[in-house]
Amino acid sequence: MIRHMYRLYPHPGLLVRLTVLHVVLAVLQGLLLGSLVPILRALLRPEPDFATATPWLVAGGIGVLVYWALKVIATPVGFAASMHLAAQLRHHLMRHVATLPLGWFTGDRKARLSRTVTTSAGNVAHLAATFGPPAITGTLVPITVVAVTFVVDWRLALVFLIILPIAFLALRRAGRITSEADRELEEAAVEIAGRAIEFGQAQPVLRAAGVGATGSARMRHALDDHRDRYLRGLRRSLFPDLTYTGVVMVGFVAVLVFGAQFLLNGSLAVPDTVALLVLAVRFLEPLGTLTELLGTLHAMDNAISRVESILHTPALPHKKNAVRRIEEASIEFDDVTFSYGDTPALSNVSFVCRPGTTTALVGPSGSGKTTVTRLVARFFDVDSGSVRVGGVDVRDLDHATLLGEIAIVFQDVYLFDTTIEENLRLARPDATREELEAAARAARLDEVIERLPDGWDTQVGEGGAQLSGGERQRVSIARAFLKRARIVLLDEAGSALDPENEGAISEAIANLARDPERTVIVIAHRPATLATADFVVALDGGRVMEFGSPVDLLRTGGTFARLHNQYEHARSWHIAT
Ligand SMILES: Nc1ncnc2c1ncn2[C@@H]1O[C@H](COP(=O)(O)OP(=O)(O)OP(=O)(O)O)[C@@H](O)[C@H]1O
Repeated sequence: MIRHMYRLYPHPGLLVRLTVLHVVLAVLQGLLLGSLVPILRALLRPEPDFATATPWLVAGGIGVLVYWALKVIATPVGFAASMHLAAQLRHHLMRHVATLPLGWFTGDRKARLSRTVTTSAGNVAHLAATFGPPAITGTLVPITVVAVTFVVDWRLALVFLIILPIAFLALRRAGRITSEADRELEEAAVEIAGRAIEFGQAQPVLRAAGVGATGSARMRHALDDHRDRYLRGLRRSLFPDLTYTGVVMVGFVAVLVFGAQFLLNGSLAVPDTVALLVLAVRFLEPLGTLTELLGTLHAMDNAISRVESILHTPALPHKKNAVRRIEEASIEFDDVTFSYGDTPALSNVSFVCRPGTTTALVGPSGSGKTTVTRLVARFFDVDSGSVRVGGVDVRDLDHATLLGEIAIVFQDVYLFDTTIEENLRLARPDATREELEAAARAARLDEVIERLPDGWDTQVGEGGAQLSGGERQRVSIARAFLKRARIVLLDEAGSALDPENEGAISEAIANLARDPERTVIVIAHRPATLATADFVVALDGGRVMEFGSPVDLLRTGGTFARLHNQYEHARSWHIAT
């Protein structure tokens, strides 16, 4: 565990100093107790021998002073170290997470990441600095006491030596059970975190069903499961904990019985007996505290495993001599096959998108449209075949270069809780006012900004809540203009937009496509977008069923013509008033 903990920290120097400090404290404590023996031998006699006792008393006094001085500085040093180590670990984690493939960030993993960065990283650092030291003391003091006892009376040292492994065996068993219980509890806590996020997001649906406060069965189930696992863990660890405490108590009684026996038969002097009893107390007391620490130490071990499991997630493979520039922004799928684990998503997909063109992806739900856009941005690597951008396999392209070329406009755009201007500037922090305004005009965002009370300085709220879905998409399209992205991957809003937003977004997409250097791929849900696309890729079951211009495909009357008719049909519906 200690080795694992050290490996987590890029700069473990602080941890090394802290550990050394506590090792010194533990050994010093054992030796100070040992110095009682010559002192008591010299003083507990009819005529005390002060000449022999004085050097030991002086050495013991200095030792006590040093011990307390170190003890006093150890506490603040421990807390400061805990803060530094937590910050160091969190930075380390975030740096690593930033290198993971974007496809890694599923809902469950985001919940796990959030708990690991906040709770687990904090615990690992806090425990290392505050619970590690008593654990060192609890182990090293009894070992030092045994060594000192050997010098005084080998028979009682043997009694200690017999107790020690039995106590550690009992402790290990209790530890294993506590650790399993803690792991189960953490799984349940992650489940609660995930369900809590879901519960928040699903509030509109739950409230519409009239069950906003109590409605999530999954949430209730997660809470009940957490409680059950906690109680089960308590019940399971009760017996091993009692066994360990029993071993320590029996050990103490054994030392008393043997000590009294040796005293009565005259093989142990009174001063030695008194000193050995003090040593016995200091031998058994830290062992007793170990069981209390045990749960915490195992929680620490599990927290270390959780941090490690994220740190060991392989980063996106990165080539040393990766290509850092592409001439043009063409996109080519060459016999691409891809699965999410066991779920096949794309099979032998091939098509080409040239700069200056817009390609619409159409197909029924689950046909693989989103996956195509994810593979262009290298959220995942393909199983076979190749995705090329500007003629270069995306695996050979520097990832930052690739993402620098791409703007992604999701269906549900996330905006940061700041002003519209700051949200746009994310795409290019040094953009001039003219550039910002030109991007807003091209995305038809200018008219939205004019309507807002504080114009460019309007706060958009958490996630962009002050704006409608269509308006948020316009912000995202404006970012694509500002970034001068040569590739735009756009997932048109599937749900109905009001006519104003629908018209504005169609025009914004047409504006994007006007740049002869830009390649646009749009997951199209509206006939207007399909009509303006240069090419259509019709997918079904992860395969390309048709590829060609919309006019040609309508004429051939295949998958695309069928979908187009469905879209048109859906559009002609209206609610009678
Ligand atoms: N993260 C994921 N993990 C596992 N399977 C996934 C994941 N994302 C998509 N899939 C599966 O891959 C297949 C293709 O999904 P994809 O999202 O690409 O389809 P789509 O055409 O975009 O669907 P929709 O129009 O409903 O968004 C589906 O069977 C889907 O269930």
